[in-house]
Amino acid sequence: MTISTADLYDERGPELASVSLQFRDFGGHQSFSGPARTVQCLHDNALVKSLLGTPGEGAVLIVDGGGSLRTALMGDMIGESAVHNGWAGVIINGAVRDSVALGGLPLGVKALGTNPVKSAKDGAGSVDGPVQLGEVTIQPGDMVYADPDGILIAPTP
Ligand SMILES: O=C([O-])CC(=O)C(=O)O
Repeated sequence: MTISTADLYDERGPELASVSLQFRDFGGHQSFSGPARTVQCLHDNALVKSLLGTPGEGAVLIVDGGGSLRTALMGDMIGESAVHNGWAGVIINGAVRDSVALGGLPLGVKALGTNPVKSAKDGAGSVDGPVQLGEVTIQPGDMVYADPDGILIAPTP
């Protein structure tokens, strides 16, 4: 089923939070949805890599990279691992690299931009805490609906 966030908003607007930060689509899937998992990290993508190497069961990983574009938090290898492990998508408040290859993967990928510089691999950061995308707070388990118009979050009741 292809998500239309505009139609969803018309049906369920009051229950949904819309992320007004502007992301670009880099993945082969531009419409995707699933329950949120979260990572918070800055210039270090070891936690992103390890989480996307575990079963995603259709989840969308929200990565709070502090909005920094100084290093890429995901590239095509991590993207391929996410596909193999059944993740629906990855939304990164930060940068990706290998953007052309990411476009060939059956995965939703939204990020602010690109940078060929890789991230550290020390494991700094945290997994499955609340993260903030602009004015919207996302908790693990919240439903995420994304398409080229934006990102809607339905909090878990
Ligand atoms: O390993 C990294 O830091 C990101 C990357 O290049 C990839 O996923 O291919």
